[in-house]
Amino acid sequence: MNQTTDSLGERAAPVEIPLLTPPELARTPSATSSLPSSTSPTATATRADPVRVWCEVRARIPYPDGQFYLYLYRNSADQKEHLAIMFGDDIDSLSLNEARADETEADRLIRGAKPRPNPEAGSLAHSGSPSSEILEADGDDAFTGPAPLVRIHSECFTGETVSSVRCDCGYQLAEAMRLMQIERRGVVIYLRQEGRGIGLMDKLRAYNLQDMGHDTVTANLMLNHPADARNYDVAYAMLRDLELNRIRLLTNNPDKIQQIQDAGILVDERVPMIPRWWNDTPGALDDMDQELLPRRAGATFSNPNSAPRSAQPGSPATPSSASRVMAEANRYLQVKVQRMGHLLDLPRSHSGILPTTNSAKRMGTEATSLPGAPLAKTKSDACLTQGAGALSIRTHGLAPPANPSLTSNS
Ligand SMILES: Nc1nc2c(ncn2[C@@H]2O[C@H](COP(=O)(O)OP(=O)(O)OP(=O)(O)O)[C@@H](O)[C@H]2O)c(=O)[nH]1
Repeated sequence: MNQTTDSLGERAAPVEIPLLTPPELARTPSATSSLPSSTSPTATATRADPVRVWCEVRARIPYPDGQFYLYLYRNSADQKEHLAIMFGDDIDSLSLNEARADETEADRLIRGAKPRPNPEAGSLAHSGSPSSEILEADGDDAFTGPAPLVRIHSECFTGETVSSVRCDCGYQLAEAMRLMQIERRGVVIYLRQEGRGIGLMDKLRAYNLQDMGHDTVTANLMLNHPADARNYDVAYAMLRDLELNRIRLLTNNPDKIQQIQDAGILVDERVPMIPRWWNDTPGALDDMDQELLPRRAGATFSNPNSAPRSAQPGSPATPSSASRVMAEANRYLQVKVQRMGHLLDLPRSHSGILPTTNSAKRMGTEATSLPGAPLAKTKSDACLTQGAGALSIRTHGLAPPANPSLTSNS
C-alpha cells in the first residue's frame, strides 16, 4: 500500500500499487512495448520484444565525483528491480514521464517525473479519460550528438559490494561510471542477473568448484547451467524506453553485442574494457605473473572512481600479495577470452593456445567475426555426467579448457 498526496504535504487515501503490470498510465496499442510505435526509435527493430518495461521512479544520487540519476524499472518478465544509472540530462525515460491516471502533480514529483507541460494534460489524466495521454518529449531534450556510452552490466554482489577480485565486475562498473562522468553523458543498464543469470547461491557453489580446480565455465556446466544463462530482453526494452537506438557499448562480450544488435539497437562502437591494473602497471601486459603491482589491488575496487593510479598511502599491501590477488582476476579474464570468446588482448604470457587478436573497435562485421569459442546457449548444451565418484563434463559447442593452467585454479 502506498500513500499518495493531493499536494505536497497532504495525504490522500492509500492506493494499491500493482506488481508485474504496468502502472495505470497511458497505454499504447503496441503489445510489445510501453512506447507508442509512432514515437519509438526502435520501430524498425528486427526482433519482436515481448518484454514491457516501465520506469517507476527516478532520483538524484550524489557521489564523490559528481552526481547521477538512478532510474528504477519494473518489467513484465520478472519481479526484479532493474536499474539505469544515468549521467547527464539529455537522456530520459518515456515511461517515467507518461501521464498516469488519477495522478497529482505531487505524485509526479515524488516519483521523479517531469511536471506536466500544461494544465490540459493534467485535467485529462484526472478526468479518467480512457488511457490518459502520452506526454510529448520536450523539444529541448531531443537527443543529439554522438552516440552515448552505454554499459549493460550484470549484478555481481561479490565483485561490487564486497570487493572480490575473483572477477573484474567491480572494476568494470566503476570504470564505466568513471568514463561516463568524464563525458558527462551515458547510462549503465544494471541488470539483476547475478552470476551470469544463475543466482548468487549457485555462483557461490561454482566458486567452490573453482577452488577445486575447475574454471568458471566448467563450474557452471557442472551445476547444470549454461556457461552464460543471461538474455538481454529487459536491457533493450530499457534502452528503447530511454530512446537510445544507437549506442557506444562498453563491453568485451561478443554475445552481449550480438543480442543487442539483433534487437535492432545499433552498436555504433564497441568500447573495450581493459583492466585498469594492466594499464596502471608498466610491463603488466608482458608478464602478469611478475610481482608488478605496487599497491593493494582492492583499493582500486573499493573506490575506483576516485582512486589515483599511483601507490596509495595507507594501502601498503606487499607486491607479492597484490600480485597474488590480481592473478585470480587475470585467470578469470583468461578463461573469458579463451573459452567464451571475449574480445580482449591477453598479455603474451597468458595467451595460451587460442588466437587473441581481439582488438576490433568498430562494430559490424568485425567484432562478430572475431575468433573465439562459442558459448553454450542453453542447458542442453551442457551435459553433466557423474560416475566413479568423480564429476566429468561433456561440452557441446564450448571450447575446452585451453591449457593446463586454466584447469588448475581459474
Ligand atoms: N556463474 C558465474 N558468474 C560469475 C562469475 N564471476 C562473475 N560472475 C558474474 O558474471 C556477471 C558479469 O557480467 P558482466 O559484467 O555483464 O560482464 P561480461 O558478461 O563478462 O561482459 P563484459 O564485462 O561486458 O565484457 C555478473 O553477473 C557476475 O555475478 C563466476 O565465476 N561464475
